[in-house]
Amino acid sequence: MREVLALARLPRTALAVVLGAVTVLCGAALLATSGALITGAAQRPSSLLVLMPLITGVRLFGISRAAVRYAERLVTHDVTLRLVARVRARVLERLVPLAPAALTGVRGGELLSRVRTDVDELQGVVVRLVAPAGVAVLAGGTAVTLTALVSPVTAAVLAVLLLALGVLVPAAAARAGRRAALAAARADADVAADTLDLVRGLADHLAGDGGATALHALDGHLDRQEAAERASARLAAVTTLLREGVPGLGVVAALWLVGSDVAAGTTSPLLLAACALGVLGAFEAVGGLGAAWAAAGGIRAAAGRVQALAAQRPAVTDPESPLPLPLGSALRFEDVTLTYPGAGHPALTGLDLDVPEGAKVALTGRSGAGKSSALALALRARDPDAGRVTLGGTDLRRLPLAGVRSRLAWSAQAPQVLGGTLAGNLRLGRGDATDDQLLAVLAGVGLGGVAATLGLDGWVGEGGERLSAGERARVALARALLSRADVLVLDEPTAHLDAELSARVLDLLARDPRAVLLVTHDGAALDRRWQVVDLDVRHPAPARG
Ligand SMILES: Nc1ncnc2c1ncn2[C@@H]1O[C@H](COP(=O)(O)OP(=O)(O)OP(=O)(O)O)[C@@H](O)[C@H]1O
Repeated sequence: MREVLALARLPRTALAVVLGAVTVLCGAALLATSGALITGAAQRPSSLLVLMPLITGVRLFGISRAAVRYAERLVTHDVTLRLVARVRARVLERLVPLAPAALTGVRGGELLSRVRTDVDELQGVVVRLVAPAGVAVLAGGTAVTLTALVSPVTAAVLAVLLLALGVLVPAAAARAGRRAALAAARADADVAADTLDLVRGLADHLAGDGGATALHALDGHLDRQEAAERASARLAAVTTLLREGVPGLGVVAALWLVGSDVAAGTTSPLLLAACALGVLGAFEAVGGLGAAWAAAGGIRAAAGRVQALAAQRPAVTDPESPLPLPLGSALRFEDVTLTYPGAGHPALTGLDLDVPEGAKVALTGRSGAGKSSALALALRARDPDAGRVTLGGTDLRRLPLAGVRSRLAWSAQAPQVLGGTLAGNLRLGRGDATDDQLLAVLAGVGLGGVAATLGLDGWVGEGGERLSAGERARVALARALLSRADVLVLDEPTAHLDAELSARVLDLLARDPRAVLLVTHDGAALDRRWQVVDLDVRHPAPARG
């Protein structure tokens, strides 16, 4: 929460609070001058010398209240929108290094909810919490100070009532509201469950005691439900009564206290009406605190959830003093072992593998043999528990992460095609690729027909849904082929393709001058140009039972 507040720029937030307080004070001043004007006009003979400044005051406060409120809304929205942008960017900055390894335990829906709903909730921190609290302190304090100039005792009463209405009533209402909501939720759940049981087992109930026991139990839950609803309604009524009644108490106190001074001849009668109505207007200062108390819990909880996610440690981090990227790009696994957190057995044990520059290496093996895990280590999505993976002879852990990933192009087992154009998806591989280059690579992977019908600027649908699974896989492959990487790391690039297309793609890859490390289940489709590494031979299946 503190971090979110730090992202809201202080000067603008302070301006929003000041403008909010001025709006409230203009409203109170409008009421006060109007009261004084009516009293002055009723006096005989009325003095124009007294009435003119009051008339001017009414006009001034009436117009400025609207103008300042407008400015306050502009500034508050500006602060909020800037805050949303900053919070979103900060959360995503923290999430990106976690992907993919440290996010595997988080369900996608939960992640989306944290990034969207929770971050949206956090945007309310200024408008729903900071601004109402600041306005209450600033406008309430000023109103009490101004009242003290007329009647210190009235000012003291006003201060106590503002505190009661701004702090005690909302805090007590929020507490009692939580209890009532919990009781109502429990009773609702019991009523729903009992009703369902009764309907489902109607025949059994009728055959037993005619349903009397079940109906008796349901009656009990219905009574509890009604009691909970009554409690909520009572609470709402009491809160409304206090919200409306406390300002009335303030007005009565002002009339009584200032009235005594007027009767004693120590205060002008004009000030009696001004003070009483000014006190009434001052209660607007704490008007936003009820909602602020109610919102505080949700905002705090959202901040906690986002914080917990952002506090996760990335599986891999940049080295403190990275070495320069090596000139060579030979990949080498040296006695590599990897065990996933919480897994019963290692995914890879003592793997030695060489992928010299330009080599074509295919990993095969049963499902779960560790093929994708080996690729994850090559891409440094994870680090090995023992042994090392080197690029051009240097341990990947000593190299800058972004540098390593710029040297390797990746196509996943379930590749992501984004909701955008065909060209946009391909240019993720190489931002400056020309249309001719895109068309050439598409033709190479057998997508010339798709390029002709859809067009480079054609919309591929949400998640590429306008393409078949095999076409999506080839878009991802084309993206990798377009990149300037030295090593292509491909997880089952031919999985969805028929034999003819598969042979064509494998031939294309075999002719590529760059090194290719791929995973396949179809070792038989590979010709002599490929070095086949069977992980089953190197890593026999763990003993069962
Ligand atoms: N994120 C993970 N957390 C825990 N265990 C994992 C994780 N990813 C993979 N594993 C486990 O590691 C082992 C190797 O998985 P991997 O995905 O590397 O196998 P694979 O050979 O690529 O399998 P497939 O051919 O089915 O894709 C499996 O036992 C798998 O259950």
